[in-house]
Amino acid sequence: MTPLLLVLRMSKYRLVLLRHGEGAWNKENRFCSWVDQKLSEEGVKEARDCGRLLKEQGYKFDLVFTSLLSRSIHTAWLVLEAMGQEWVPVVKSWRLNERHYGALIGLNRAEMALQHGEQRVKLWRRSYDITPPLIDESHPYYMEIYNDRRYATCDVPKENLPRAESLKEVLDRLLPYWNSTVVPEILKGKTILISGHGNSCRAILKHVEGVSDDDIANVTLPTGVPVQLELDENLKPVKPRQLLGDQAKIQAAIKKVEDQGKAKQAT
Ligand SMILES: O=C(OP(=O)(O)O)[C@H](O)COP(=O)(O)O
Repeated sequence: MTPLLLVLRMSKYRLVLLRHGEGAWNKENRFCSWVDQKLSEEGVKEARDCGRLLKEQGYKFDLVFTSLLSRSIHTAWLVLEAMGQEWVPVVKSWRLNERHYGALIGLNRAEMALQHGEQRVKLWRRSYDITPPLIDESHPYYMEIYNDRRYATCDVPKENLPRAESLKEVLDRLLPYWNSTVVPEILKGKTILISGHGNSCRAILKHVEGVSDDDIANVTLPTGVPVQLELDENLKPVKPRQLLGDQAKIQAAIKKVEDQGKAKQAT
């Protein structure tokens, strides 16, 4: 068998995961999570650039999945527009929402690091099974989140929606959707874009790549950078994930996200 045929046989499906473009609270270094902040100007640009890059790479999407949060939906729209593929169906689910950061929602990461220490903030942000403190009715964003009409459309009653999640708990709520809805479409041979969030995409990576509980702490995704996965017929990766784009810029963007947890007085 020629090497080319070998590659063709092994890499059967391509899937793109994308953390949405920069949102207003990414810029302000606040835990955003289930608060429906919009894309910043920079985030709009990142999403358009991402669409142009995917077009250059020859991508033709058949289906796009998003969360119920505007920043993931707008990113999908902007990507498809930049590719001239606006007609492609977009399917939305709360199960692709960002991780629920509980009582940390709205707080500034650098200030939290000053108060609680950088190590504690790193554990809250990147550990696999530590759940942040739960949100309750006294939280300034509680009503805004749970009174939102979109959460009356979910496949679980509103009372059963999360009040805070570890990455493990994100995977627990995401996996049934992945298996019942996303996987069958991949297996039909559809080229799929998942326009999600930092931690919903990390949960998918953990599952698909079999990343260990410890190693997932070292996976950080920058905004607006497509992650290309090439999978075999059993949906196992045939090569390491590829973050598409200028590699020096991507490394700098990853460092910037990691540094958001360094102790600093908010300005
Ligand atoms: O809303 C968030 O992620 P998102 O910008 O991917 O939607 C989280 O606040 C990300 O925070 P983290 O990078 O500290 O996990």
